[in-house]
Amino acid sequence: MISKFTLLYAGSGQQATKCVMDQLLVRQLSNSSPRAQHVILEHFETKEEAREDPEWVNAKDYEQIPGPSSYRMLRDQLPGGRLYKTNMHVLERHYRERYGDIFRISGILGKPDTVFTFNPADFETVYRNETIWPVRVGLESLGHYRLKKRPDVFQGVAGLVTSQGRAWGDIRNKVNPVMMKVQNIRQNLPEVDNIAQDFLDRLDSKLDHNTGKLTTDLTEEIKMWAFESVAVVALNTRLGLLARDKPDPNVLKIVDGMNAFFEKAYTYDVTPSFWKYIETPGFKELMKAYEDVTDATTFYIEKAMEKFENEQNDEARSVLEKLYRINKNVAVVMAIDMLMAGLDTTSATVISVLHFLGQNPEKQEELRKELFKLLPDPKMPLTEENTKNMPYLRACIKESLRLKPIANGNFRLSGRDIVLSGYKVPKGVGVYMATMSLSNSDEYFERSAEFLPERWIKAAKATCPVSQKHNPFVYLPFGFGPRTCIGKRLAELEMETLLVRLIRNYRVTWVGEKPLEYINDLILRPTGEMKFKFEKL
Ligand code: HEM
Repeated sequence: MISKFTLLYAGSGQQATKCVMDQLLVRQLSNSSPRAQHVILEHFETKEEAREDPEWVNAKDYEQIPGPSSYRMLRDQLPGGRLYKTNMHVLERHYRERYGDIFRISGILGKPDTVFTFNPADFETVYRNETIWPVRVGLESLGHYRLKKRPDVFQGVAGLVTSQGRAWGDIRNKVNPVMMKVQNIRQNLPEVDNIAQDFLDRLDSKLDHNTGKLTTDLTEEIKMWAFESVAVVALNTRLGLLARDKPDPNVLKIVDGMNAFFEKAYTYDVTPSFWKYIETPGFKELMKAYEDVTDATTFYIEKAMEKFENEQNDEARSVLEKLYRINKNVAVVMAIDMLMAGLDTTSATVISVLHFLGQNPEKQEELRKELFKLLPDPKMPLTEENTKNMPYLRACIKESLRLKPIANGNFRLSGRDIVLSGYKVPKGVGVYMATMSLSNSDEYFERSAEFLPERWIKAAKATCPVSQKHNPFVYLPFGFGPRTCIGKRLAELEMETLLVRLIRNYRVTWVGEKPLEYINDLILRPTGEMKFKFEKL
C-alpha cells in the first residue's frame, strides 16, 4: 500500500511531505473500521433514542451501500488518478455510472463518510430530519483561517458559511431578521436601480456600436456591478466602481482572491487533503487568498463604520449598521461574507441568463414584451409597484438556475438516523444531494435541455409545451430549510433589476459558435470569451 501511494507522488519533488503523508494515510486506512470513522457528532447536542421502528429495522445495513474503498477513492483523486483535478460533477457521474443512484465514499483525513444520492425522496428525508442547527460541513479551511490565523479580526466568530451547531445558530438568529425580511432588502431598490442604470451607461461607453461587441471584459464589468450592488446593501455605501476607468485595486484584489479561493478551496475542502496535518505550499496560497479578501473587504467595512458612527442616524439603514447595533463582531464577519458571496454568485447567474436569452431570441422577445409594459418609458424608475408583476423575468432566472445552478448539489450531515433509498444512514454521516444532475434530466423535467421559462408560469398552462409539475426537492438553487441561502432576496433583487434594464434597452445575441463554457470547482461559473452582441433598441 505504501509503495503504491508513494508512486502517486513520484516526481512531485516533495519527498519529506510525501513520507509524512504516506504514514498518515496508512494510519488512516488501517484504522478505518467504518463504525469508528464515518460519523461526525461533535456538532450535535441532542441524543435520540435508538430507532426500532419497522422502516429502520427492515432497512439494509449502512455498510451495504456500494461505493469505492478509501484506497480506490484516494487513488482516483490524488495526482495520477483518473479523477485527479476533475470537478464534482464528473466525479458524481463517474461513481454513479459504476455504483448506481446511491453510493458511499468513505471518510478519511478528518472528513465524514459521504453518501451520494440521486433520489429526491432521499433529499426530502434529509431536509425533514435536520435539527434546528443543520450542519453543512464545508469550507473548513475558511473557519481555520478565521479562528486560528486571524482571531484579531474575527474575534471567535467564523461566520455563517463555516460555523456549525450552536455557534451557527447564534449568528443566524441575529442575521435572519435583517437579511431574510423582504422589506429590509427591497427598500434598497432605488439605489440598486441607480447602479443598474450606471452599469448601462458604462456598457454604452464600452461598446463598439458598429459590431455590438464590448471592448472590455464582460465578466469583469459584471463583477464590478455585483460588487457595487452588494456594497450598497451591505455597507450603505456607493463605492463608485462603475465610474472608474480602471477597476479599483481593492476590488481587483478581492476578485483575484476569490478566483484563487474557488480553485484552491475545492482542492483543500472537497477532495481528500492533508492540510489538517501539514500545510503544503498550495494550502498557504489558499490562506493568502483569504488574507487578501479579508484585507480588501475590511478596508471598505472600516470606512463604512466610520461613516455611520459619525452620522449617528436615528434609524440604522444598511445591513452592516443594523447588525452592528446588535453585535459588532457578527456585523464585520457578515459584511465580509456578503461581499465574498455576493460577487461570483449573482454575476455567474446574470451571465447565464443573458446567454440563454441570447441563444433563444423568441424567449427574449417574450420577456421584452413584459418589460415594455412595465416600463413604457425606459427612463422611468423601478418601484415597488411596477416590479411586483414580472412573471416572465422571474421564470427566465429560475429556468437558468435549473440548467446552470451555481452549485451541483447540497450537503448536510444527517441530523438523525435516517433511511435513504432503503439503506440505514446513521446520524452524523455526510449526505450529498446531487440536484443539478436531476434538474438537467428528462426524468424530472421534460425536454430538460431546452430553455423553457414557461414551465414555471402557471398562467401559461394552456400554451406551455411541457408539464409544469415537478418534484420540489429536485430544484433547490438556493438550498432549503433553516440553512437556506441568506442572500437569496438580495440576489433576486439585484439580478432582476439589472436584467430589466438590460433587456428593456438592448437586444442581446450570443454570437459564439459554441455555447458558453463553464468552470466547475467550488461553484459553477461561466468562463472563457463572452461572445455577446449588444444592440441598443
Ligand atoms: C444567484 C445567487 C445565489 C445563489 C444561487 C446562492 C445559493 C446558495 C446555496 C445553494 C447555499 C446553501 C444553502 C443550503 O445549504 O441550504 C447558499 C448559502 C449561503 N449564501 Fe447564497 N447564493 C446566492 C447569492 C448569495 C448572495 C448575494 C449572498 C450574500 C449576500 C449569499 C450568501 C450566502 C451565505 C452567507 C450562505 C450560508 C448560509 C448559512 O450557512 O447559514 N448568497 N447560497
